[in-house]
Amino acid sequence: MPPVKYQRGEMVMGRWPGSSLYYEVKVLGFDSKSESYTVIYKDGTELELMEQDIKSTAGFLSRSRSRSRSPGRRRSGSRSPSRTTRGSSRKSTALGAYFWLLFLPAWVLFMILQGDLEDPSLVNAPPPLPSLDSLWDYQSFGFVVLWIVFQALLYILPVGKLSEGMPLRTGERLKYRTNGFFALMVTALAVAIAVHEGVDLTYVYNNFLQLAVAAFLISVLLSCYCYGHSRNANSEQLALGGNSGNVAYDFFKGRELNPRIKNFDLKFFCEMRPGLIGWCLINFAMAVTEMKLHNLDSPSCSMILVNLFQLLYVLDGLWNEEAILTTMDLMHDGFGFMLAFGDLVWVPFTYTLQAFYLVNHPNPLSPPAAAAIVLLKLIGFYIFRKSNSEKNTFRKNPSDSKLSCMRTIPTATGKSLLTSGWWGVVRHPNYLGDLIMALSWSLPCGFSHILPWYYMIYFIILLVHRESRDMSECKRKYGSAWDEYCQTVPYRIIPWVY
Ligand SMILES: NC(=O)C1=CN([C@@H]2O[C@H](COP(=O)(O)OP(=O)(O)OC[C@H]3O[C@@H](n4cnc5c(N)ncnc54)[C@H](OP(=O)(O)O)[C@@H]3O)[C@@H](O)[C@H]2O)C=CC1
Ligand SMILES: CC(C)CCC[C@@H](C)[C@H]1CC=C2C3=C(CC[C@@]21C)[C@@]1(C)CC[C@H](O)C[C@@H]1CC3
Repeated sequence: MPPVKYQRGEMVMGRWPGSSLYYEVKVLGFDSKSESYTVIYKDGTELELMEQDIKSTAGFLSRSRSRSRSPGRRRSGSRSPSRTTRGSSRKSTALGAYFWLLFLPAWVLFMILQGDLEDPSLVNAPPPLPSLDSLWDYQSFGFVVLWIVFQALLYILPVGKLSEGMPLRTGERLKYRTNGFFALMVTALAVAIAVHEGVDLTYVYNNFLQLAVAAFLISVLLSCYCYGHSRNANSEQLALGGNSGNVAYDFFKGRELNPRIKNFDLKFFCEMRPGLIGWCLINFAMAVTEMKLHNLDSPSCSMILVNLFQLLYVLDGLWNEEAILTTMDLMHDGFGFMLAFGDLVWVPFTYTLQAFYLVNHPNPLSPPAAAAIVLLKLIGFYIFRKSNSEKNTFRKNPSDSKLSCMRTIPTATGKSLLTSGWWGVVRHPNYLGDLIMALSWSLPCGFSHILPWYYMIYFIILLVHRESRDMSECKRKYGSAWDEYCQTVPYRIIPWVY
């Protein structure tokens, strides 16, 4: 048994689980079975920490700096905190990973095939499977590669701000080129020129499945690359959740937090560029196809609303690109199949299903109905933007004069929690706004089929799951202060309902 490094009663620096921040803690004891220390924080929170999450107070600063550069850093094979605690549940997490690895691509295939049917109900029996031959198309693959390369070139252009990410466990802050809005503008110009030169965007509609398959293959290759890349990462570069030792699970969740090729950040790029901008391009292509197929002078009102609403969402995301650096995905999640597939396939090929559906299933809207839907979208957008901005401004500068009248709860980490404004209404007002917007994206498609409502259903599940994941993270981070926040703000997403 290794000797116990820190003694009972000793004051040391302990890392808050799930964060890169260290606080002074007192060692209460050591459990040789789990090889963990029980420590107590100044606010009275007691936690179990592994040795690598503890540093001696004296050498804390110098050590954290030198360790990040030391050639003798622990390799990925070393035991991580998550590894020791997950042993018993490894089998079920591996089964879960196999399930998702198979289910997610199959589900996308199913929905795209449904979209082509006259009666595209999600509760229908699966349509006949197309032949393997018809799924693969060199040209589609080439277009997807070209698209990603084009977006990558725009990303590396030295245009726009270099923003700093949140501090990593080493204390280091990575730099990100936040020029997404510029990339969208250049792309729009390039698409306009291409259309003017005779490029036929109906290709996207006619080869939707082949394009999705191409994007899927690229996401698999990318995930394999990231998995291989993570074998050379040291323990501080690994995400806490994707390092279980089970290949399927780690491949799915992603082992490395920020895989990079030089300064090119794969996770940030994939989350913000090819999929998100591709979503707008595909929507636009669906509007063009609708006009051509039905000999219209302009797209239908429903198609225009879906296009404009979702474009506004993407524009907003890219305009506020820096704010992405504080999201859960960027701060805590590894980059593996789940995010690579989510960014490159799920977003562009399922978030566009409403526009895809409308091409062959027109849904005329009366002016009052259209006006009501626009109003709903604006309400949702207002809540989403206001609440996200409140939190981002507060996190960037808690003493910002715009927030001087806000009530807050201090926490032991030094950060506070907002308890007035939107964050005093529910614990996730940004999710509330996002859900209202999702509703306004489905409404223009009417109620005849469930397919255009798929996004709404999926989004409720995603956000409820995300909310509970964030709850446990915050509980671990903020301890008793989080309990107080939950008492002050009892509802999670929808006031008086949930
Ligand atoms: N369209 C899509 O597919 C998706 C969209 N989204 C959207 O992306 C955005 C980001 O979402 P996500 O990363 O999940 O989560 P949030 O942006 O809501 O971030 C949650 C974090 O906010 C901080 N926080 C929580 N409560 C408070 C408070 N009272 N005061 C101050 N800070 C607080 C905590 O972090 P800390 O204290 O450490 O700062 C918490 O971990 C959301 O608007 C969401 O709707 C998300 C997923 C999918
Ligand atoms: C494949 C899985 C079932 C789910 C994958 C989830 C991902 C598609 C989403 C996880 C978090 C996301 C965020 C966004 C897009 C979807 C994913 C990648 C935004 C970038 C959308 C625009 C917003 O302004 C910010 C969002 C951050 C989170």
